[in-house]
Amino acid sequence: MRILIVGAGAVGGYFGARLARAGRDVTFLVRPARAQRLRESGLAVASPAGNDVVSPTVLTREQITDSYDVILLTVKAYGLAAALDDLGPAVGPETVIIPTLNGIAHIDQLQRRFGSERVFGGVCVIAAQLDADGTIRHLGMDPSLRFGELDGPISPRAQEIGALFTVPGFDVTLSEAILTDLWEKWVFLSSAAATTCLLDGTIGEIAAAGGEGVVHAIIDEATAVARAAGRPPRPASDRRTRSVLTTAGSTFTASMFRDRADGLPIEREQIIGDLVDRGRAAGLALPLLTAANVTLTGYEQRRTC
Ligand SMILES: NC(=O)C1=CN([C@@H]2O[C@H](COP(=O)(O)OP(=O)(O)OC[C@H]3O[C@@H](n4cnc5c(N)ncnc54)[C@H](OP(=O)(O)O)[C@@H]3O)[C@@H](O)[C@H]2O)C=CC1
Ligand SMILES: CC(C)(CO)C(=O)C(=O)O
Repeated sequence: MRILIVGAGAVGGYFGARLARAGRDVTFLVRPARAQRLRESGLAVASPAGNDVVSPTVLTREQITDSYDVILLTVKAYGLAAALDDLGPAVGPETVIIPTLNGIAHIDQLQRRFGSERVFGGVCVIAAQLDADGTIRHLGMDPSLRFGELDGPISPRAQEIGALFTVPGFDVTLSEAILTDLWEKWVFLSSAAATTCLLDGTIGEIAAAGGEGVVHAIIDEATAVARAAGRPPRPASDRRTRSVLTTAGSTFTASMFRDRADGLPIEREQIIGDLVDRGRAAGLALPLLTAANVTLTGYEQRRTC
């Protein structure tokens, strides 16, 4: 089966390099500057799970000549619209698209564009970044991919893709409840981003400053939106979110906190803004998430003026 990885940044680079190393038929769809670097220097991964450099097949959008069996879509949310235009020629009747984006809005966009039957839900766990020299740096967390059909049972094609993606360097799980999984991750990530950006520190710093009550209140707001959408986090997920975001001494920050500190674009709209919009539409008052959204919108406005 032929795999197209769209984007060779932190997520696409890590998972794509592991698939390529295992001998899978992997092609990267990238933009011209990244293509040039990958062709010159290869794709380097620096990871506690093993450093590697692979030399994958690399295409830019005008070089797509055929469709692929599986497309792993790993662009940031603010690059999604352009990426959907670019990858269109790679989508055939049997193609399955697995997105790794956070939030939920991209699922509707993909379904509208390519048809529901071609879209899986996907949840990716890793803490990774793309360094200035083009290296994929795996910072922490055991890398994993979880995916499945949007409407439930594990299908034969999901099993086939699960086997294809079973390679050293990350875990793969097939899910019968990927929309619930996506909402659980969204509740966790939006709470993490709102907490660290609004209270402006690491989880350990916030705990030491007496912030635990505020953290729980932020999680309560995100959870209320998920409940209103019919996707409340299951108890194990709720316990994990509250534990990770209130652990004394933790150096954890959301990637949005780090991106803001580095002056980079952030996925505010998809991670916080969309949650606030859905909560308001359901009649919920969300003072803390709204405050985080306002603060981060201010950052975006300053960044672009
Ligand atoms: N980093 C992490 O630890 C995690 C991230 N995620 C999620 O995964 C997604 C990807 O994140 P991440 O890998 O960190 O992001 P990065 O910014 O590191 O990588 C995204 C890559 O997509 C490329 N890209 C953008 N548009 C296109 C396009 N039209 N065609 C081809 N390539 C394109 C960019 O390339 P270019 O160099 O040309 O700009 C960039 O290298 C996000 O939604 C994020 O929320 C999920 C879990 C963990
Ligand atoms: C929480 C984490 C690291 C999980 O993969 C993530 O997705 C992010 O911070 O963007």
